[in-house]
Amino acid sequence: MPDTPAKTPHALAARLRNVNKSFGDGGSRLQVLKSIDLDVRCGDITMLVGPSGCGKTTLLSIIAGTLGVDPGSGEVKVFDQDLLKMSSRQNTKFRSTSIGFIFQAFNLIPTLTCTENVSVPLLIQGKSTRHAEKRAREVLDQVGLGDRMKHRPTQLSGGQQQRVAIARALVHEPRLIICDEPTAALDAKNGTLVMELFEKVARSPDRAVLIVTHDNRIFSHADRIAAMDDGKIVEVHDVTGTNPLPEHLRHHE
Ligand SMILES: Nc1ncnc2c1ncn2[C@@H]1O[C@H](COP(=O)(O)OP(=O)(O)OP(=O)(O)O)[C@@H](O)[C@H]1O
Repeated sequence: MPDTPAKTPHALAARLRNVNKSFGDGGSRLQVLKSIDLDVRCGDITMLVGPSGCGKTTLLSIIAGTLGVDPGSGEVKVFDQDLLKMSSRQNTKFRSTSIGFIFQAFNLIPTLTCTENVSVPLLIQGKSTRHAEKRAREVLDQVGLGDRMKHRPTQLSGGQQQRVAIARALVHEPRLIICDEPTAALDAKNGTLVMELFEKVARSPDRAVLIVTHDNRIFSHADRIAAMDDGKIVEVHDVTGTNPLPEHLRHHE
């Protein structure tokens, strides 16, 4: 009898082991992450849920390489690169090519137009303004802002600003998209549009999307849901046709 072929394991976009993070010193020291182990698989949309203040944004920032960890933590690997062993210069370069980060505060540059804001990651990579702005216009079109290219952030609604931030995170086709509440300011139609764009990204075997969300309208787009509480990962649920999302995970609003 031939052996059953082993199922190909997913490549990992991120692998965290024994990650601890505290803020403050002495009596005011607060341990926010407590021995976190987490695998973020390529090809998946992974959602991170949990009550306010449980450490979700802190964890995203560590994976994005914008926040360090406590000494003695295990590892933070993104596409097999150990962020804890990189110099700050290597870290900045790695982030600018491999990671697209959508913050809760959109961090758009108020003096630049939408097209210019979205071009920034490509300009940082040394692409010409002409190339960068052409690509920026394509992505703005995909997020439904084809008629707002020359507007500045202050001339846009919160939901439109959020979509500009999403376009900026997608424009350089990073392999890992990390988003903090990407659909919070979006109506159902634009929320679906954005999730469909994320699905296109995540359906590639070497790319992944990691989302913190309270928005249970988008849970149906998840392949995997990791639930956090009080600085720990308390449950990881793989969503499949035969293993749908359990009721208790649907209520993270
Ligand atoms: N720079 C900081 N200095 C001190 N404490 C911080 C800092 N950043 C976060 N914290 C604390 O860490 C804890 C976790 O914050 P975090 O933003 O990661 O939570 P969260 O799960 O993302 O919350 P929410 O869902 O409300 O956005 C909170 O108690 C917060 O006050």
